[in-house]
Amino acid sequence: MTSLLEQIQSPKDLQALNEIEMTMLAQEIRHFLVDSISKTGGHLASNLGVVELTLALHQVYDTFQDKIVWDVGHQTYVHKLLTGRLQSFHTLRQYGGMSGFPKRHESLHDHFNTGHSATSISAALGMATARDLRGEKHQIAAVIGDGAMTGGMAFEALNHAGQSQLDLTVVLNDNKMSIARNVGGLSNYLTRIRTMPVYSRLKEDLEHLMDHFAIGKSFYRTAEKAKDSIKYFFVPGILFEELGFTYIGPIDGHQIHDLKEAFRLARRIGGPKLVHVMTVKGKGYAPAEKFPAKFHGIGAFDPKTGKTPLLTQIPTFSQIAGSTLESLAESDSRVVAITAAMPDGTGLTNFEHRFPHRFFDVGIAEQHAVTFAAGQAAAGLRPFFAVYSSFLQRGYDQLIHDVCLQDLPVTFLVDRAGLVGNDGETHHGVFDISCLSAIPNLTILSPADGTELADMMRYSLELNSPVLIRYPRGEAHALPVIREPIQFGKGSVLQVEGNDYLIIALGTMAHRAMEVLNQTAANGLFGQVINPRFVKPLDHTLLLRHGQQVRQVYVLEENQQIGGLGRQVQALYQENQLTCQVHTLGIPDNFTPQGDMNHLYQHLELTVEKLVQRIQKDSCQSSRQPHKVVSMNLTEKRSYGKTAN
Ligand SMILES: Cc1ncc(C[n+]2csc(CCOP(=O)(O)OP(=O)(O)O)c2C)c(N)n1
Ligand SMILES: CC(=O)[C@@H](O)[C@H](O)COP(=O)(O)O
Ligand SMILES: [Mg+2]
Repeated sequence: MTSLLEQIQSPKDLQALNEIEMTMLAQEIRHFLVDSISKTGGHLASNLGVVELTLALHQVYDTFQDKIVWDVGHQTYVHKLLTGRLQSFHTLRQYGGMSGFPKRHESLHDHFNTGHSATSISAALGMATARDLRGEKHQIAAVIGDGAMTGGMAFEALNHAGQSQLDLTVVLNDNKMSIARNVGGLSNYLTRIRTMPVYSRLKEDLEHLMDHFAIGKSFYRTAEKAKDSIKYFFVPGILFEELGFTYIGPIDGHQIHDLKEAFRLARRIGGPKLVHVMTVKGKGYAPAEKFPAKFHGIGAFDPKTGKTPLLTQIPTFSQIAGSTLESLAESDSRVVAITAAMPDGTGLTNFEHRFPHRFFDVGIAEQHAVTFAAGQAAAGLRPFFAVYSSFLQRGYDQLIHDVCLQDLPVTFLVDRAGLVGNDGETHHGVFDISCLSAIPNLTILSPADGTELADMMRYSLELNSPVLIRYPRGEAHALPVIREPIQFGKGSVLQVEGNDYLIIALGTMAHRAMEVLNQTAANGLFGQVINPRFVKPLDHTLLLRHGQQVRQVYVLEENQQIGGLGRQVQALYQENQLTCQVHTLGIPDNFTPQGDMNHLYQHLELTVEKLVQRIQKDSCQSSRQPHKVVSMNLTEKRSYGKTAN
């Protein structure tokens, strides 16, 4: 017998289901999600929490016409199942497979691509203006979590939407969780609303009245106004009401009937409305309900127990960043740590336990975090802001205007720099070098392994200016080399076997480069490998000295080629009239898709095998041409990166 889920080919098929069948379908979906994600990995807990919410949305809104914008989009698996993607679900987040986020090219029911937080209300409001200007008639809803609601953009959009009075529904999915426990005044406010049953009823009475008389919002507002000023203290959602929204809620987000009632009401009322829905993250799967942060984004696991395979003993870069910061905080009372809602991902959880007063989770508010750090630095602290590369994009102007222009000593621990794998193009951290290299006063470093990361973090305290250290997702394998201490603007020569070619390998690309060196040596081709350590300032002396010895130079980096390290090396060699050919082996001018790292390196032709082939081919070609060695003036001027007194 086919399951109910298998019978749903399109959201239209939901209309035939009664409430009991809908409840059965919810159960089937939960089983399916746990089973399927236990194999592929993915964002399990958030999706388990929105099963009924998504079912109710698809029964009330017709996404062939109406538009739903999902904030972040990590919670759209149920939506995907209901919109014809059951069969491809096993390819979730895989190379060439279904995305873990909404994608307009994937389905006509995905109305806006997301991945980063707090964009949904802005996008939905934009759509509402388009609808009205084009004379169209459809509903638009933004579904945003309480975590995403801590992002500044969400407030900017609420502010605009409230004033515009355009017809728009914001569904606030409140589960008291971001990835970690949600933080902030708004989160506290939402919790207070949850605990106001008497006044919720008062509000329900008003809604009932309105329903009964089938009259509009103006009556509803007048009725509300008739209540005396006590309402300012007691009517739930007054904050949103005062911004110009009609507040509906709080609604039990696991009761399909109640949800549908609320959405139907929202459809009928004009103007902006906010439906406040309370859900449980991980709902229906005990391990995920108990550990929602662990099951927020998880790899393969045992569905019976919720246990994940034992991890290797190799620490990740994030763990090393966290433990190094703890040791720096022990010896320097000025050191403080900041996260924008990513304490686990950036390795700061233990720091929080050990130094609760020196740890700041600001919510999903990267731009605020950057200026907040600037304020701390201006007032004598030494803040370390640990942030994923792609999320730091949110704080670009703040980095220039608030940190670097004032030359303030903030250290940015830029995690997930480079390709991140299955999250795909919204999350690859491949723009930071291109975006940030142009900013004066900023020193940019990239460690090849965990020891170098710790050294660089310690070193950043010696500088009295902004420092950014970029490192990738995952394990920090040790590079078996003799260590030199970090010196300002100095790279390090990892190996010289001959003059056939030079690889300048940024960060962990050094491992790959060393392997390439070994393999080409076995075929009689002998090269050199440099770890530049500093992207800014670049070690011109070292790079020129080695560049003039070879015909071919390969710059390996996990960053876009445009504006990347490779282009800087190219310019340096050109300015100094070196005759070597520079190959910039970064990421071409495309968005890199999702997939496991092996597939992605193959996609970008950055596997050891491909690199070896390429070097051998170039060598054959260039050996036919004479090689000129050019003499040059190696004087450099640097004025930033001043040492602290
Ligand atoms: C700009 C940005 N910063 C950080 C993140 C990482 N992130 C993804 S989901 C999430 C928590 C979202 O919480 P919420 O919106 O409440 O959704 P829930 O997972 O609770 O359903 C965070 C911090 C992100 N996607 N975008
Ligand atoms: C949806 C989102 O933005 C995060 O949950 C992200 O997927 C976390 O990535 P990591 O697994 O690299 O921490
Ligand atoms: Mg939440």
